[in-house]
Amino acid sequence: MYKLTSIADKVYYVGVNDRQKALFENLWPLPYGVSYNSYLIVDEKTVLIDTVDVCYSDAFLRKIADALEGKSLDYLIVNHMEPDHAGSIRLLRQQYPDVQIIGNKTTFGMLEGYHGITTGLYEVKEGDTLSLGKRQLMFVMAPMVHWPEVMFTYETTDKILFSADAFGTFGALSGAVIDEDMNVDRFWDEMVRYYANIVGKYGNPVQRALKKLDTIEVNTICSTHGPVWRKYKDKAIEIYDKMSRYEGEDGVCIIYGSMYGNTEQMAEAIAASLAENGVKNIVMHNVSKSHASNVLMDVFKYKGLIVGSPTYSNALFPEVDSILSKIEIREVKKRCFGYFGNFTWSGAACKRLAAFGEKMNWEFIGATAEEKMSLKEDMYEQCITLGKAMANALNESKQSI
Ligand SMILES: Cc1cc2nc3c(=O)[nH]c(=O)nc-3n(C[C@H](O)[C@H](O)[C@H](O)COP(=O)(O)O)c2cc1C
Repeated sequence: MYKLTSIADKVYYVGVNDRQKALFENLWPLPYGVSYNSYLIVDEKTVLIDTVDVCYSDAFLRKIADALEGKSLDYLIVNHMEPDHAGSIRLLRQQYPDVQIIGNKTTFGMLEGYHGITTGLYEVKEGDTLSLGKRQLMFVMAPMVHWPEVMFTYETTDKILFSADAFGTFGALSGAVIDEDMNVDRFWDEMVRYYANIVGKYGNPVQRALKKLDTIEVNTICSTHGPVWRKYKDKAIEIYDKMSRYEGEDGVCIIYGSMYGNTEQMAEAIAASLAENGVKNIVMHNVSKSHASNVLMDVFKYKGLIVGSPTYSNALFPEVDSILSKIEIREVKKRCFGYFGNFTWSGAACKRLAAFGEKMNWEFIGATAEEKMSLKEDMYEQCITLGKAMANALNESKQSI
């Protein structure tokens, strides 16, 4: 019944789209939905690579049965045990009791923990190969991208990399599956947002995985979320490379909290000064309104970061504190950092922001502004100086590249 997209001869896309879930991981908004990608190779042996969220197992199992055309399923490769991909394993085993499950040692501990499955396992290690008949698979371990058991599966004939969550994006697939068959424009920001929200902490493991890929020729990347990358595979790799090295683009993300508008006025003055001094990419996030998911995306995107907060109960404004903790967890590096604040009787916000920048080992741009109550002329000028200092710091960092 299903017209399945072929990635290569008898390599089928059998994934599903989720346009129902509001929040991925019950945390991150999904305005364009998300896809759970799974792939089936039909050769002398048949092999499925990853499954889908259990909520979509019915359509998923029907697609697999269609593609198999009465053949049995010999292998399931589990590249990643996170439940959005491993959720249908138990049901798949019920449908295909003889399927051998391929994974590494760490995979199998999780397989038992989540699904109680301890039999019919086929353990693989770095560089192991598996012949399917005409096609051959090779296994590449990619631990902590972004779970410990993660591995990639490489098909050697058509040079297809099944990359688990690496190179994945938010956003459901609207009809087409392969990048060359669709307009991919809106997926790039969704890739950065996915990376910043989900993978962000694990820059070093991503770099280690990318180094391994240097030695393998890849024509097509089949991730577990978003488009299959072929035409734009180099761009997808470049984005992952840049983000995992925490290389921000030329631009500034201003994050601020404000109850009564005084801190906000300072943010506006700083932004105007940045623009006046030639900075083209400026994004402003009022933390009480912008979702942390989008704020993190822009923190990963841009080299410049300016944070402003009122003093609140002798501490930072709670929502500013909350976003800073999310940035800290992701160990964001190499930012040009500025800060500003507002208070009424005893300022604490700027001290806290300064300490945060030091803890993160960021480059302080050398100017700050802290106002007592409403914004007055001298502190307005200080905001202008702060914007200029950031513009200069960005110019210097461009020259040092
Ligand atoms: C609940 C609450 C707690 C506050 N705590 C402090 C404080 O500990 N120290 C201080 O100097 N000002 C404190 N303030 C005053 C604010 O920092 C001040 O009103 C500031 O101008 C608010 O900036 P905004 O206009 O951007 O919201 C507090 C205000 C509120 C509403």
